[in-house]
Amino acid sequence: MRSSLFRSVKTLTNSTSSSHLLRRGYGSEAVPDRKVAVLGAAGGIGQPLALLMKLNPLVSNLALYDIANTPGVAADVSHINTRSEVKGYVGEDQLGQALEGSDVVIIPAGVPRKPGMTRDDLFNINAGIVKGLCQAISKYCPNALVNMISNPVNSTVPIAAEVFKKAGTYDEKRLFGVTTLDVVRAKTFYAGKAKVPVAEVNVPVVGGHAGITILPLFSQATPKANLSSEDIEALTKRTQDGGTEVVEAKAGKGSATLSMAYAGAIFADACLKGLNGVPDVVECTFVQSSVTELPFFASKVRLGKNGVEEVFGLGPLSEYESAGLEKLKPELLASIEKGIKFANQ
Ligand SMILES: NC(=O)C1=CN([C@@H]2O[C@H](COP(=O)(O)OP(=O)(O)OC[C@H]3O[C@@H](n4cnc5c(N)ncnc54)[C@H](O)[C@@H]3O)[C@@H](O)[C@H]2O)C=CC1
Ligand SMILES: O=C([O-])CC(=O)C(=O)O
Repeated sequence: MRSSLFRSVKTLTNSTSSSHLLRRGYGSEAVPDRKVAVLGAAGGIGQPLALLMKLNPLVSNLALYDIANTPGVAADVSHINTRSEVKGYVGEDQLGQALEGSDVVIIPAGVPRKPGMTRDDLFNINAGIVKGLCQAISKYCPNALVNMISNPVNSTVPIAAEVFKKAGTYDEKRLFGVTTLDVVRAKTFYAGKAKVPVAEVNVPVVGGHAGITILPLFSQATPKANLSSEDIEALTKRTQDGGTEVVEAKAGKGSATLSMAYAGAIFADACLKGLNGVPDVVECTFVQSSVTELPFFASKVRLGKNGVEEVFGLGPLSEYESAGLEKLKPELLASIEKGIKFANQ
């Protein structure tokens, strides 16, 4: 996606008759209108994500919702001369309008970590925020693809599923925990260590999105490199602790926002491409799954016109990865069950 995003941005900036080109999007075919809503759009992730979605020619309408400050963000982003029409919505009274007609809803609403906290420490605040937003989604845009960024993803996705089940709108093909940042990090760290061009790197990352539940499969990384087991362990640990690395560097001023916005934009773009019928769109994401005995699990997923088209298995694992997989299961299951229990209280 990275190359196509920048190809399209280049197309936009080089174009003099931009409206015609913009409607044509990535290829030579006209692209359908697509509405994307960002909930939490005035936040650290929300603002750069709003910018990146404004640059995406697959988007025709961009709804920016938050409990505060969205009028300014929307006014700012709306001046960018790209295809989409931008509207800001502020406060719960305007949530329905923000959501109505959305094809993709991206949720980076909620509090971020401070040093010393785990993602699970965010549960008490973010679980309620996500629950409320998902209730509104089931009412105003039950068919949208939901991209859950709010942490702890291992619990917020099961919360969303339960809310949708209660409302009778649950479709497991349309709910995604965004784990793309783990893949982005794994690719960057692997490229650095293996001394291969980062743009060519692919690394699946499976499991969940917290600590040891993040399991990068470096044995499947391409281009192949002859890394020692110490190198693989160090890369694995760095990928698992990538979020904490940023939290500590920001020293109380939040967690990853810019790299997350980039990752969120990649994943939303993949969802839009899938909806538009682009073939072979594959991303790692945390979805309802039968790949393991856990009800939700991140693995490679093919995206299509209805959301999830196919959930891929894990492929061959190294001994180190197999051990990591067994180790992560109890923690991931506990986080999933915590979410389910909360939603049904
Ligand atoms: N999935 C992932 O890989 C990642 C997830 N995150 C998570 O994303 C979330 C957001 O992080 P930041 O943007 O840095 O936080 P932030 O505090 O900068 O922004 C959050 C925004 O959510 C808004 N908000 C709060 N309650 C809301 C509600 N009921 N409806 C709509 N908006 C609401 C706030 O007003 C604020 O603008 C955190 O939970 C963080 O842990 C962060 C990085 C990576
Ligand atoms: O670490 C955090 O709290 C934010 C996050 O999920 C990440 O950066 O991967």
